[in-house]
Amino acid sequence: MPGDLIRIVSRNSPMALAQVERVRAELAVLHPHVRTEVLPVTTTGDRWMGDLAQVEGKGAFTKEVDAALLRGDADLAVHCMKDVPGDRPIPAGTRFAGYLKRDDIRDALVDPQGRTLDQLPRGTRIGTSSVRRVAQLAASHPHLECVPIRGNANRRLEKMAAGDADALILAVSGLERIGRMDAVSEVLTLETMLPPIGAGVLALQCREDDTETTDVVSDLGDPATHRETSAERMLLHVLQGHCNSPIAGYARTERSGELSLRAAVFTPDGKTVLHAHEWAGRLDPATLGTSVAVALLRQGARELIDGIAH
Ligand SMILES: NCc1[nH]cc(CCC(=O)O)c1CC(=O)O
Repeated sequence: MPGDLIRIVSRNSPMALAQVERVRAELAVLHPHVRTEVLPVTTTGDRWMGDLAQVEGKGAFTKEVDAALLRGDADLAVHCMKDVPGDRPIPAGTRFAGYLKRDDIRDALVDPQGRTLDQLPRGTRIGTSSVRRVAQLAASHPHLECVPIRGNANRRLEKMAAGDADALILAVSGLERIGRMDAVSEVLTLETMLPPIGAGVLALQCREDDTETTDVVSDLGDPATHRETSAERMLLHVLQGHCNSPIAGYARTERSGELSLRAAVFTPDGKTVLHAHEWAGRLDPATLGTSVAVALLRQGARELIDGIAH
């Protein structure tokens, strides 16, 4: 690869393309001589509108992007960390060169009538296919009904407008990226809706042997986001969470600089919630992730995770 051109591969959804624009803008500041090209690809996850578990789970959003990187059609892949499978290693021959500074990690309610979650009447149909969101809504608002909805965020907003759902739960960061914060009726607290592992984190993935691109893009990496992501990903790895796992959790860099990791595992009906929260102290981020995962396993997390078909 000539050192002055970086070809970036990404999903072709409006959200993914906005993510690439952020990478290009940050690169333009730090490395103004580097030119970029964008290679948008459609993934299985974008095409398939059924249950994700039937198309190899979350890898459905990353497989084609990874393949283009490994083939050498592109030099850099930009992934939502939340969509990168946690129960298997990242594709051999690739590595993460860095993680951009984390965006908002919270979920939001999108209600066309502008109500909050507490104001929604019994039977309101909330469009979400996420077991994590379904379980937490069942726990806090059992009188609401969740209906499956798939497609990228723009498509979900269209489907809601067409009557497929009365309201949606979507990530704040995603809505910011597609310029639709106007649709948000309530940003949910972390108490109501604990975010998924990797929420709001964009990962920069390179070929392992491409030290040139790795060196350039690693300058975009944010150290605090890296620590938080390391802790969260190790938690997911130890729990062997799959695409259909009701696992939530987030690591936070406290004002003291110390890392803390909070996580929960649910049954889909929200009736059982396992919870753990630990501070790193002298532990490195990955060991903190392991420790919190073990704390959840001691409470029976394995049975909850394996109890769900995937
Ligand atoms: N499942 C799709 C997806 N992957 C990442 C985000 C949000 C952005 C992020 O957390 O990086 C979204 C949309 C959503 O869940 O509302």
